[in-house]
Amino acid sequence: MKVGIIGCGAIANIMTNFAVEGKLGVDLKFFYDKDIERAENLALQVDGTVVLEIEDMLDKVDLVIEAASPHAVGEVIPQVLESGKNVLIMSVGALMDFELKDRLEKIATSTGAKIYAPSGAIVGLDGIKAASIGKISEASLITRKPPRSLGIKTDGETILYEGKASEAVKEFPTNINVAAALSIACGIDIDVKIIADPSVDRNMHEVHVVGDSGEFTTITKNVRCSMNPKTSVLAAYSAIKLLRRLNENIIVGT
Ligand SMILES: NC(=O)C1=CN([C@@H]2O[C@H](COP(=O)(O)OP(=O)(O)OC[C@H]3O[C@@H](n4cnc5c(N)ncnc54)[C@H](O)[C@@H]3O)[C@@H](O)[C@H]2O)C=CC1
Ligand SMILES: O=C([O-])CC(=O)C(=O)O
Repeated sequence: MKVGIIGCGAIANIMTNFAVEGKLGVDLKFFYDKDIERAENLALQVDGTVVLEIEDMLDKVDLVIEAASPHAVGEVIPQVLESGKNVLIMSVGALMDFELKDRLEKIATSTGAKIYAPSGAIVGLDGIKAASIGKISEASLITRKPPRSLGIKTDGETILYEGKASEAVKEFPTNINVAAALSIACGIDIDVKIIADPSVDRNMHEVHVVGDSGEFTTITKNVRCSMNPKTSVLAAYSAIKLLRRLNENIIVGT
């Protein structure tokens, strides 16, 4: 399967390293970034091609990975889906704009394209998807990151946000995509708290869900990407696992 990527930052770097080792599960060949040097650096590593416009890769790929920004989802994903190509979206926060989500779903339905959104930087999405078959009555996320990950300086623990996921993704568009994935999986606008905590060196996400099937809490303590401390390594790995799964014959996990 031939693949192109939009956004050549931290996540794309990890994916490209796997591609270099032949461990990505797909053939990563096309690179697009508004910063062309970033695209060139990655393309060089896999003998790939830099494109200056998205359409330049569309007739040559089966799937396009978005690893750029929530804004990029509205900007470029409609045309990818219109061409009938599948997409893997990392900036899931963009899908909390329900008009955009509906529009993308309608295009995908009409062209037969698929929209994949990996679990990203959290664990427990499998259980939540199962629980959503019944009724989920409560779902919350507490995200705790080192202040540097959140782009601030503080000496003490500071609550930066408390409210619904739909607002969190607007205020912290590149830090809380996980809240969108959880909300979409639960089918409710979940409760979110974002804390800057100088005493931690991991990006941490605590998820609590209550439903008619029971109750569970998951805690993820993520190693941060060296290239972008906002982003957890697990987010890139979740996308790589999803890509590999496209070719697997036995699927374990919901
Ligand atoms: N689903 C999840 O759990 C997670 C999602 N993310 C999201 O994934 C995306 C990528 O993350 P990183 O690789 O850490 O970001 P990054 O900031 O390291 O790299 C993003 C790259 O995309 C490029 N870019 C941004 N907007 C663009 C556009 N409109 N067109 C073309 N290129 C564009 C930038 O120049 C940069 O090179 C971000 O939106 C981030 O918030 C990050 C972590 C977890
Ligand atoms: O990588 C993480 O820990 C979470 C993150 O930035 C996001 O959800 O946007």
